[in-house]
Amino acid sequence: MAKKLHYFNLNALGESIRYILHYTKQEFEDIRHDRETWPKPEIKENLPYGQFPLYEEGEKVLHQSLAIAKYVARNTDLIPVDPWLQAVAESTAYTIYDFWQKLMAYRREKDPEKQKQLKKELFEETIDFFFSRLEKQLSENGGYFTGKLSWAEFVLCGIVEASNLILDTEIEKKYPTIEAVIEKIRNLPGVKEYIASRGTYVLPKIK
Ligand SMILES: N[C@@H](CCC(=O)N[C@@H](CS)C(=O)NCC(=O)O)C(=O)O
Repeated sequence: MAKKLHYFNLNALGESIRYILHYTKQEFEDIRHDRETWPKPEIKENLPYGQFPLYEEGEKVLHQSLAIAKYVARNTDLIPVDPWLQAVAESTAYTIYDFWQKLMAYRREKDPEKQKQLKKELFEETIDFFFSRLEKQLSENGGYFTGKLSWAEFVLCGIVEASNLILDTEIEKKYPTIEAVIEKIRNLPGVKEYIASRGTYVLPKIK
């Protein structure tokens, strides 16, 4: 069945899905929409909730990036066998997205003074709040959130890369276990070749 992933030509919420699809050697059409010319009403109005990413399999469509990431990881070793560990992987992915929401609040803030304050909070509190805990979870479980590589580490990698682009930083540098697992994902077969072939991402303007 034909698989298609629609997202912007950007890392953010789509890249972990692309990484999982490449690592698990699933053929898919990587459809990239232009963020700079978005919104295109003729496309947006036909999306279930007006947003990307959107995943198609034959006639079926799925939205919500975490649901898509988990779905494309099914039937692979990226889903823990143990139901408890499946839930731990999922709760970790939601936690990583809690951080992303805080980052988005900063990115979308239109008032320059408020945005400056939000950036200060991110660098002085929020980043360390989340990433020191994620680091601890990884280091207590052999370098992975659930004891072995799962889809949650792919979500981490996608969000860290996108956050670095937004904040012009390298969050992982202060967290050695996070840095190691990101490096591991970036060098996985399929992912490594994809990264080498993709272009460089440029941060779109906020409208
Ligand atoms: N909770 C959704 C959020 C999706 C979302 O925020 N998509 C953004 C891009 S990252 C989007 O499509 N923005 C364009 C718009 O809203 O028109 C998910 O995880 O998939």
